Amino acid sequence: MENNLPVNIREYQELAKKALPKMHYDYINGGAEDEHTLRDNIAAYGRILLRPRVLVDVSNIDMSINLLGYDMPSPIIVAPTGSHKLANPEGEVATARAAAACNTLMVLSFSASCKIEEVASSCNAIRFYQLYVFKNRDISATLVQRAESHGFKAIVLTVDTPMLGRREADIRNKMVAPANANLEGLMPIDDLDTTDGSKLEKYARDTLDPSLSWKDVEWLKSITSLPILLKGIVTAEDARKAVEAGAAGIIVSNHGARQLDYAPATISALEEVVKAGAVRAGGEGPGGGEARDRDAQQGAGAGHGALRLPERRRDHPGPRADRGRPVQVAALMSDARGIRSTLHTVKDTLHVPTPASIIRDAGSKLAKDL
Ligand SMILES: Cc1cc2nc3c(=O)[nH]c(=O)nc-3n(C[C@H](O)[C@H](O)[C@H](O)COP(=O)(O)O)c2cc1C
Repeated sequence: MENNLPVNIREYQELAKKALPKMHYDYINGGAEDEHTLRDNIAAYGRILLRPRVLVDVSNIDMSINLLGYDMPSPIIVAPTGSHKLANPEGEVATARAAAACNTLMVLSFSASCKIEEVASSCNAIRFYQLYVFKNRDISATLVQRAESHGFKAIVLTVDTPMLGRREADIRNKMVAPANANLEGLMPIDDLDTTDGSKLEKYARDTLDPSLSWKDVEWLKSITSLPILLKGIVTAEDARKAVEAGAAGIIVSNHGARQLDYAPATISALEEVVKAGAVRAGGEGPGGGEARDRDAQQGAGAGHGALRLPERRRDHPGPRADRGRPVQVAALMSDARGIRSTLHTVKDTLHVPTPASIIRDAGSKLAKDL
């Protein structure tokens, strides 16, 4: 049965396009406005070439990393993406089981379709919890406390979403915000009526706190003892501020090009952030609309500690325009096999030609070669 699985992420993405309702496929694959950054997230990887060095002993390839004190066999972790039940009836529980089976880490999205408690009890994957800050701070605080008391190991504060990016496909499709299971009992979750446009956008406008600023990192520190990572940083200036604010790590990210169009491709921003001296152990690198499984390898060379699972997109104009978000498209398999196989595929691609020493020193040595 395993043999019948798609062999690369592109094939999962093709299956997803056939299987998902257009509204949901577009939601997963779309970017903001002209989708310039969406395309550049892919194209930028094409500008990074690998310099193969030969006659190096590759009999013992060790890709393991330690992230915030947690050992993992490879630098691939699962990024937070909302609403996994759009692709799989088990939702984030399936994703968490797949992450556990691959001994990797999963970041559970604030916009998850499964409850924090369900995901926590479903498996022993290392879990971080991703946070959006609501106008009603009590709601966000309650969720942080629930995550902390259910064994989540860090809070990932997404800092690039004071309001939702203008995702035109969602507006056209009148995208309905899928119910956020974790808000049950905290606020009405089904009553999100609008007459026009993206209901997701309206929901975000009603709930997200657009006044969120650096001082709120202090607020977050005051309500949790967990380490805090800031996700969505693409400039040296903000990387330095994040360090000053006491972040335990930075996630270099343009949110899969779903927020600010014409922002730099995530992989292009990485060097600047690394040079700011901010990304060290605990810092996390981009997944960033990556064009192919191998992009994990190119990213590793560009100097970061961990790779969130890349995206890929195909039916877009422009160079090698693959579309899709691998975990969610792979979640279409009826159990966690698709996600597991996707994680393995990316890992295998990273594994093949890269000597252990290069992978291990990815943060510094190989960056110079690139
Ligand atoms: C369908 C979808 C939903 C997403 N939902 C979230 C979310 O709820 N929270 C979040 O912080 N990021 C979310 N993201 C962004 C991803 O975590 C990740 O940043 C992106 O897919 C990879 O691009 P990057 O390398 O620029 O980060 C979502 C991305 C996609 C494709």
